[in-house]
Amino acid sequence: MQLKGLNDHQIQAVKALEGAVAVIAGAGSGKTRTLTYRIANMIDNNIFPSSILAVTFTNKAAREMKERVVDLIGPQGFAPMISTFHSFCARFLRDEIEHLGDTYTRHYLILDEDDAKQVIRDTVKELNLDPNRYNSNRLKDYFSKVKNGQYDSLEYEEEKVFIKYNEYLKVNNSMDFDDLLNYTLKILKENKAVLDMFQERYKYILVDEFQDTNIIQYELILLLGSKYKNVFIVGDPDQSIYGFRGANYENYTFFLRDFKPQIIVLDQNYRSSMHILTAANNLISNNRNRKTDKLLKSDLGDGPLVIKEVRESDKDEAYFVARAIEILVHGGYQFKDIAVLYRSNAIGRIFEEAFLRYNIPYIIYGGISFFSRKEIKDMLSYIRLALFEHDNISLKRIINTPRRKIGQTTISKLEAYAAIHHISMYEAIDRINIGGQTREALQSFKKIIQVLRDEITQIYDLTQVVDLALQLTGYEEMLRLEGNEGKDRYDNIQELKSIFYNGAVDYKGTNLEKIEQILDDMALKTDLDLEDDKNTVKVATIHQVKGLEFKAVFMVAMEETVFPSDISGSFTEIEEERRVAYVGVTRAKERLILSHAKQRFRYGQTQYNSPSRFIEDMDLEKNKEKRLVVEQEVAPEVVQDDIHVGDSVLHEKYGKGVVVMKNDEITRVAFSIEFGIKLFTTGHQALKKIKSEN
Ligand SMILES: Nc1ncnc2c1ncn2[C@@H]1O[C@H](COP(=O)(O)OP(=O)(O)OP(=O)(O)O)[C@@H](O)[C@H]1O
Ligand SMILES: [Mg+2]
Repeated sequence: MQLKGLNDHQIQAVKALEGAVAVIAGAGSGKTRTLTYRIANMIDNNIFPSSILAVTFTNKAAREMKERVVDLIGPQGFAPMISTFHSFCARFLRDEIEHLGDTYTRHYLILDEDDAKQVIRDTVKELNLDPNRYNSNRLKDYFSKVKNGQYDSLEYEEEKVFIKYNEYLKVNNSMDFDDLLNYTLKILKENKAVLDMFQERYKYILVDEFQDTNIIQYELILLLGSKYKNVFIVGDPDQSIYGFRGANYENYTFFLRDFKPQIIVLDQNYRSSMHILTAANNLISNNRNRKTDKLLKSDLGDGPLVIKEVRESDKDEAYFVARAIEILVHGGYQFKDIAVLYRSNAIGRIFEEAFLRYNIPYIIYGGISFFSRKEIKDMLSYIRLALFEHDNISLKRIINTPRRKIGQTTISKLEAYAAIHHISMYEAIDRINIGGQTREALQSFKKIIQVLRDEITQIYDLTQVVDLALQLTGYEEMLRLEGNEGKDRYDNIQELKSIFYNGAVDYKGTNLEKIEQILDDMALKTDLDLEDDKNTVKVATIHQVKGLEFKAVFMVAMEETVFPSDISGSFTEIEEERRVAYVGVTRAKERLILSHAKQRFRYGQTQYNSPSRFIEDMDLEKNKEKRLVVEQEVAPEVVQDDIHVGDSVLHEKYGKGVVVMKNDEITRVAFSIEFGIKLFTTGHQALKKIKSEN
């Protein structure tokens, strides 16, 4: 294989086929690229492709890596197992779960965060505890910490909830995300034969973003890799940002001890121009607790200066960003080249409002995720129940959606009956003693599920699963009666089809086997995996975009109490926040714009925050180009249709407007006060010129 596009150190890492290797290097130095090339090069050197296991942090990263390997060496690149820790474990458990010797079966259900919290809420209620005091968000977080070894004690009542929660999961053949890792580890630890088999299967292991592995994940790597010791890790201690979830930088020390790796350092940054890197270097040099004090350097030239912008209010800031994005786009950027990043989820909302006004296409991560929308979960619950009738959690979701006159009392009775007789709620429908109309309602529900199952096993085209679940269940009819909102929800459900379509291509086996894999994937997915190809601005927390890069990055709400967050007080916490900021800064390739507002509406009141200390840490003293982005309008250029600046136009929804600016790409139209100014791509069908009379 040609190793073009790699420097000497990278080549050294790529060529080290056997033995343990640690690549420790700063942001944008090509760690992920090196790891990807290494997989390709291994296969090129006749290492058996399916003996390679590569773990990454997000599904998106895994998919990109797969595509890259296939680009490099062709279809053989599909064979290695490239996935997240969670997907790997989910798959492992489908085959090996019987070794738990527990009640679990291979058709166990993966509960996402929302489902898990719902179970916690139900449990709190059942135990007659105060739901405010025993808040499900907080408890979920605690339970997670207990499960991944960060906490070892809970207070008395919490412990009771914890025990009951886990019992419920077990009885219902279901697991939360932490269980996936823990049970995998348990099986590998307790079953020599299984461990042997997997050590033989995956002789080569590669791990991206090693700095964010937690102790359980490290133990997995250790177990699987300890026989052949062909473990290749890449990481950057300065980007370790999951300490709050138990990611433990000590893992690196353990890795040195356990694997005695060859250490390769990369010091050339290929992502960012020099002004951005200087800001990043300055920023991180304020952390005292660092493993190295490496500086990033780049050959990409100085590039534009880093911009620092202050606005009166959070709203002004959002509008500043919207205008600046318009201008970048006029200047040749695409929306997808741009990211708006912040420290915590709640900040995103206000940008949404501004972007809607400015017609800026965006996708916001961490809002209501596509996969946690009610209509999506309902559809998936129908499909799951049709496949696995013992799935009580799915059954409870949809037994009365659309309404079938099956009330809460009936559902509780069913649940109790099922629990006492150790059968599923679905089976309980036939056996429980309920009369009259309710009995009929239950029977016709059961009939729906049966028909759905029969149909699913027979269809040829898996995307039909979605139509079947919509039509047979009365769900489509229900949405139709909901008017506009129903239409949106219907459209969301249609999006599911592409997922089933892709799954049908990716997986082998019977319909049922394929669908089960698809459902697993979906349970582990986030929005990041979804709107990939669309030309949209990404609006996200910094945590959500690690490993990614964008031409232009806005870091917004750079204010004390927001970033660093007011819940981080200790020295180590502040240093972790600074690493988060460092990850943000180093996502930018060409432009970095930092902004903050003097006033911000937060927690139901107006706050007055001073600029984040991290701005000062970046030492942007020499920066005089503050207003550059906003003021540098690009002059109107060639015209592609007969609409000109000053013309009146008509739009179906916004009514009459006047063209106020136009260039090759963008036509900007002022409509009535109600709608304001909107952007269109030049030549857009929706704009009709109103012919002037003279
Ligand atoms: N030798 C090289 N020549 C040219 N471009 C390179 C080289 N190595 C990496 N790149 C490019 O530099 C950018 C950063 O690479 P990559 O994402 O692999 O870095 P990283 O170290 O994984 O960053 P992070 O720490 O943010 O995960 C990518 O666009 C990549 O294609
Ligand atoms: Mg990377």
